[in-house]
Amino acid sequence: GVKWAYNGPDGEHNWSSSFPFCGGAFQSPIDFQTELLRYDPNLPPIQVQNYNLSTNEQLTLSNNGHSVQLSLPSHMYISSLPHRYSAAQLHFHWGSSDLLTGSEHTVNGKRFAGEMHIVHFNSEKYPNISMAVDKYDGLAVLGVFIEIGDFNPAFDRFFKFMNGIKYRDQKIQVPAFNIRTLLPARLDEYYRYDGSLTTPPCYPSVLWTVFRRPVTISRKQFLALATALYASHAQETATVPLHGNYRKPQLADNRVVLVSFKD
Ligand SMILES: NS(=O)(=O)c1c(F)c(F)c(S(=O)(=O)CCO)c(N[C@H]2CCc3ccccc32)c1F
Ligand SMILES: [Zn+2]
Repeated sequence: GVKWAYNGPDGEHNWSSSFPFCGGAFQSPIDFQTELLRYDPNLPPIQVQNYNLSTNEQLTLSNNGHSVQLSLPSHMYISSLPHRYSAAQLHFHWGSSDLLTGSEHTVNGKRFAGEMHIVHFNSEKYPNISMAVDKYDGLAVLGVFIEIGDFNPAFDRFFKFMNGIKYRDQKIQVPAFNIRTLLPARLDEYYRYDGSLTTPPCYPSVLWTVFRRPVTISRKQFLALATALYASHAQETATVPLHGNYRKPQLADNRVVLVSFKD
């Protein structure tokens, strides 16, 4: 497809010339400003099913040039939304080795070290994610803020393999594990709003759920993520480091962000 980047001439300010939705409404990410938030007592805790994958399953870990992504089987799903949303993949956004702030969503302007997204598609209405990706009720993404702190053994279940996918379009098989261990303990406190893919083609097709509580990974783990990967192919002489892969906050316009927590 048409190439795009996070910096330079193909950077986010020019995405809309090749991808018109990127200049449209309902764009993500946004800044969760206190005055935009509205408490909704009817927002139920997020419930996920079949996240505890067996270790004799294998997942594809790949570098797609924009992020590191882990493929997920569609028998994993979210059961607490209006439709069943089956998992497709998870990926990350991060800063760089000297700029330890690379989350996409922000809270009153605070940017976290990174952000993980678990992308799901409405499997009640669409047969696969490619058919769902541009539909208004097509996708549901779970967002998890990442902070620097204690070492996180769950992330090491695949961080330790990243040297096998240093370059764009490289992929390897890794043993599956319990994906629930990547999520924060509390799935009852989250931000909820209607938004979009944060990368081209920026379709306004995402029901966003961003958990209030971050997870932590150690500085060493974060630096591994922020310095291990390249956006360029292995045979290219000019290497392009893969970092700072986060879109800046978009206009909320008159969107309300619902929150499942009171204070
Ligand atoms: N932040 S985000 O959650 O909006 C988001 C990404 F940030 C991102 F990088 C990707 S991607 O597939 O890794 C690369 C560009 O599509 C996707 N991938 C989605 C979008 C299109 C598509 C099609 C098939 C499988 C996954 C995806 C994504 F939904
Ligand atoms: Zn993402």
